[in-house]
Amino acid sequence: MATTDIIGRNSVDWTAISDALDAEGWAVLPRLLDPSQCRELAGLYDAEDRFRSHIVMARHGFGRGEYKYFSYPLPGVVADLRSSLYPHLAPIANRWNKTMGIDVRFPDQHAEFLRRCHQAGQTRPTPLLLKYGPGDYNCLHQDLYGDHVFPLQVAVLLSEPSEDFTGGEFVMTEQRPRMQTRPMVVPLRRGDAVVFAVLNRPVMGTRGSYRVNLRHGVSKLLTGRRYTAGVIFHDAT
Ligand SMILES: O=C(O)CCC(=O)C(=O)O
Ligand SMILES: [Fe+2]
Repeated sequence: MATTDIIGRNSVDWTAISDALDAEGWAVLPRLLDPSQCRELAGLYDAEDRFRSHIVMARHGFGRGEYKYFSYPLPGVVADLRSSLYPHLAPIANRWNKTMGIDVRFPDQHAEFLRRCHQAGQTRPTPLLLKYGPGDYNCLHQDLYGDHVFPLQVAVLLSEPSEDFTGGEFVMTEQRPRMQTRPMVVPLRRGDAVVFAVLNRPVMGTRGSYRVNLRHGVSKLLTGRRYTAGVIFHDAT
């Protein structure tokens, strides 16, 4: 996989991303969006007509803070990210599934994968905007919305750490069979995206590969406001 442009501006070294995903279960795509794109996307949060639902996390025991799922049609930048990132991630997803002995394979293009989701009744869009204020956090979780799961997802940080907010780090845990859980903190700046495993990934051991279970979340925000855009490739029931 060569270096390519995503949404026409940023070069991504997909070989390095693929290697990092294999090693850690996550990788940073630096400066995927520029500051004005970040501002514009975060600015949509109050545009009620762009969203299909609004979740107040404390009401569900998900943490503290809130998020909204976009409705179709998605904002242009979100739709572009979804369709332009997917073809680079599908080969990694297919390789992981093969290694883990999972029979499911993913098509080359996102539109084709969405057809599979929609035919199975997973028709509702999953891309979302999240908003956190002081004291807010997002409990460790996995974004599963039905039987069809694309095993990688992306989150773009839309606010600038230290300037717009403090605390509020993107964290992941990796639960390994018969071993203690590994914590990870993903360093992000505004406009950076993290691509990460939704549920499982293969890890190479001395006697072949084994499967680990991953979760992601956000540590408590201390000050300010933090916005994120989540890009999930499967749709929801
Ligand atoms: O706010 C974050 O960084 C995490 C967002 C999240 O859970 C997601 O995009 O699925
Ligand atoms: Fe999530």
